[in-house]
Amino acid sequence: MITVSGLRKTYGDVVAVRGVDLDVRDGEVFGLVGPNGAGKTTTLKTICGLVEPTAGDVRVAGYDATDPAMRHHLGFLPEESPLYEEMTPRSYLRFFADLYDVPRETADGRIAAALDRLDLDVRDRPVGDFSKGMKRKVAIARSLVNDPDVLVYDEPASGLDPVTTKTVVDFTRELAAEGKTVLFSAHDLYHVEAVCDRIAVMHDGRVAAKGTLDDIRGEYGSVEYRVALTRQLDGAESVGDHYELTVESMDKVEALRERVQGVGGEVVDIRTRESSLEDLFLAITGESKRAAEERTRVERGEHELEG
Ligand SMILES: Nc1ncnc2c1ncn2[C@@H]1O[C@H](COP(=O)(O)OP(=O)(O)OP(=O)(O)O)[C@@H](O)[C@H]1O
Repeated sequence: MITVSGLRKTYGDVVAVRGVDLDVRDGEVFGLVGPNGAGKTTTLKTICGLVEPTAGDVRVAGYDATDPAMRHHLGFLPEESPLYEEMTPRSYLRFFADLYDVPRETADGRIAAALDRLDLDVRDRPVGDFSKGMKRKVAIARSLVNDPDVLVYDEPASGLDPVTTKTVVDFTRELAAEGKTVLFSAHDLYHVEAVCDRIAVMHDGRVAAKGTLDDIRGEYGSVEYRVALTRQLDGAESVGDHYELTVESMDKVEALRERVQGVGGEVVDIRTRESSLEDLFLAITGESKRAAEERTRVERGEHELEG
């Protein structure tokens, strides 16, 4: 549904995106995560046809992203969504539906359905009086007035309270279940973990890792084993009536078992702990940062000098 190949975008001397490839499939929720300045917003805006690529190819729903006909298949939620403050949600959303030539009756049905599902009851007061969460809901409803196949949401849940965040995150999942393709960027990794089929981790204008969370865990993650023992061993922590130690492999668990049996004890419990998305994110961006530093050194010719 969305394919991005060799995307590069520069602003003068600033390289915002330096060679990104993405492939977002029909009906999936795809998360773009990465630290500030990684190039997420630039990538999303290029996909929406709002920023022209310096190089590379971007296709959405079978159209080149710069083709105006593509807009009919797309709903975009920008990171900051300034609304017309004096308009009510209903008049504001009707205004956008008119821009897409959606017949009034169809538009009113879609607007009411979206606001119902987002739990926004206040529809006839000026948007300027609304809280941040209510405004975000209106902006999300706006992304749906043309009934698009593809939704591109830039930080949809950032800065919202937990209840509104949950509404927005659950709604995103429902949209995908109804067959829409959702690409979104996020800082809060917990939401990404809860809602995404696949993710791409961006760093320094590149995709540093991509796949399902399980794929990424397999590549960058680690498992730790927390072992409970009946006898004290060097380094073990006393916990209630037993002792605990953390090791990084099953071989080490077996070595502990032999040691504790040697002093007349036994292993009574083993619990595993997988890397959280937070751990993975730090591992990936740390590795990507080292690779970027290495590239810079090579570009500066330090590599040859050292050799
Ligand atoms: N219009 C612009 N002019 C100049 N530089 C820009 C412009 N837009 C983005 N950049 C730069 O490109 C880089 C990538 O920015 P981008 O906004 O795409 O990152 P991001 O991952 O979305 O970050 P954030 O999470 O902070 O929004 C940054 O260094 C940014 O300063």
